[in-house]
Amino acid sequence: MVLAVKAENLWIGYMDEEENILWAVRGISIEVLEREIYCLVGESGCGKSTLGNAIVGILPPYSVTKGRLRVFNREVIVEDEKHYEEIRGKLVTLIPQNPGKALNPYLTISEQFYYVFNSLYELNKENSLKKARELLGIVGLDPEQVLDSYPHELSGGMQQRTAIALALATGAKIVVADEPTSALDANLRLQLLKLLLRLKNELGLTIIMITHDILSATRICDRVAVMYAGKIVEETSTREIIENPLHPYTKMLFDAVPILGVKKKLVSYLGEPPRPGEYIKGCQFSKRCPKAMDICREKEPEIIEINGHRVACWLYNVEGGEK
Ligand SMILES: Nc1ncnc2c1ncn2[C@@H]1O[C@H](COP(=O)(O)OP(=O)(O)OP(=O)(O)O)[C@@H](O)[C@H]1O
Repeated sequence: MVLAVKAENLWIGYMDEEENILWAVRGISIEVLEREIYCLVGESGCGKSTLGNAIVGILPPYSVTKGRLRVFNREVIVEDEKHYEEIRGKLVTLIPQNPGKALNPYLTISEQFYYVFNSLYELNKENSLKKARELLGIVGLDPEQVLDSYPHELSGGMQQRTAIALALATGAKIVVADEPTSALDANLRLQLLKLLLRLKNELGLTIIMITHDILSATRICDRVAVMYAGKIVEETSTREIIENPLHPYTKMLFDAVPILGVKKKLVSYLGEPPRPGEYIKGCQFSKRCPKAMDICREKEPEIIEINGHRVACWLYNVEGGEK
């Protein structure tokens, strides 16, 4: 199996004006396989986009890194050095949260395709148009309806699909989709998830999907990683996370959403995850965790693997003593 992305003890922080580093990603190790849909799920501020931006190569200049990040066979982060020259926009691309913002409001869609194709592959207008038609067709749009339009003339769903087609125009094999469904209604959300699945199958893409919505995650992803306060707290196959979630935080995410065909009382979860700079001693979830023990308030648990299911929680760690 080919690894598309490998992070080893990766730390990513932002330097503030006083030169303090606020760590948004804290010691993450993950392996994303080629042609899988891997989902990063968690509440706002847990570091999902920071990790996604590191994979795409769009961290701001004042970001600080430690550890390693590899994209296919290229080391893109080695401790505090970043090397994105060969991959940014070529091997990896981003489907952004808000397509309206990603599309240039002053150019028609065909001009935007020409810009990408010409700057990356020096295509002329005719060939660029031909390729654009193909890609728009793949994402389920009628090229004739879209090519001469400005972004504001398209519906939200059409803008999203156009943004996906433009992202694919780079020829990238890894796509980071950051909250791709957040601006869409339920029907369009489902259609978009199906489209991502189809693109993975038809174009052999590797997709890293970032979402706060655990249900969207389970709809199309092969594996799910749950993030909390800059760390992965649980990672396993989608089936396993639905049938046997281990971490109390993952259970809380599931308790808060309705599941089709299952009658249950929805529980809203209290409190908020800590922000960088507000990290507490011990497990970062301990303040909100109904199962917190003394050790949870003392020491942060390492992630351990139990039959291919990774979890960072003292309930499952022998050192913690309960199970
Ligand atoms: N460019 C930046 N400069 C400074 N701090 C940042 C920057 N981007 C993110 N952060 C901070 O890093 C932390 C993690 O943010 P990040 O956007 O990665 O989380 P997230 O889980 O994707 O949340 P959201 O869904 O709200 O985007 C937050 O506290 C955020 O304020």
